[in-house]
Amino acid sequence: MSAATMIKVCGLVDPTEMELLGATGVTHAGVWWEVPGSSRSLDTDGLRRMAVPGGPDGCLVTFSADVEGIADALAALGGSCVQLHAFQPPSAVAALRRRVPSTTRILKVLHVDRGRLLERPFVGAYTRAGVDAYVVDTIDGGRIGSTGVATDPGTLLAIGACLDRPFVVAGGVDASRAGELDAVRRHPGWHGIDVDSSARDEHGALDPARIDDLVAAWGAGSLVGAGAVPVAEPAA
Ligand SMILES: O=C(O)c1ccccc1NCC(=O)[C@H](O)[C@H](O)COP(=O)(O)O
Repeated sequence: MSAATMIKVCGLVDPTEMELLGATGVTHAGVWWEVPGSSRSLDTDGLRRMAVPGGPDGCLVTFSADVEGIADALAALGGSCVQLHAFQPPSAVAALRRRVPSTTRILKVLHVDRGRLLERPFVGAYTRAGVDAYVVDTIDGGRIGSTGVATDPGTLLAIGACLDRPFVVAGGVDASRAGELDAVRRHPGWHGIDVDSSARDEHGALDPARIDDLVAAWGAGSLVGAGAVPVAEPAA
């Protein structure tokens, strides 16, 4: 069981970025694979280069539903979790659960479009399929991922109430929002944040000062009594 708050920074492409994050309180690095059209999406050799000693845990972020491909990519990255970021169905989650080691955590992204949780009817099926935690992220027009668009606290609380696994909040999260989301952070399902835009400078490079601010605002100990319920053990 792990009750640690997840502080995940997404879209890393270079081993030096893993080293940079290793010197912060960031717990997970999102590394993209099979994200069509993205210059940050790595091939297998690129994933292998990201396995840096002392770096944060690697999290494979993908649009793919190819279970064999995901298992191979995860092995190349040496990551502890996989984030299914597209609209992969519960059957793909179940197949992945059977295929990867029981210690691998499966995160399923749930998409919020103008306040509406698109996968609401399928949450039960995803949980039964073996999701360990959800990532609640925003859609902006046709854009999925790294939108920089925030979901309001009331909507997040309503979403948290219908989830039966821990949840990570993504979409427009920055250091300044920790206070605004205080009630969400006290929800028993609270499990942390997933960030891209606000961890970067105006040129798109990871910004150590901004990352330090994020960790100080959201990291373990930043809120006494924060939720962080134990993450469910994957089914054997
Ligand atoms: O950023 C993308 O284009 C992207 C594409 C495909 C899969 C995931 C992608 N981003 C992933 C993330 O998990 C981001 O951290 C998350 O969407 C939050 O982004 P931001 O609102 O910029 O903090």
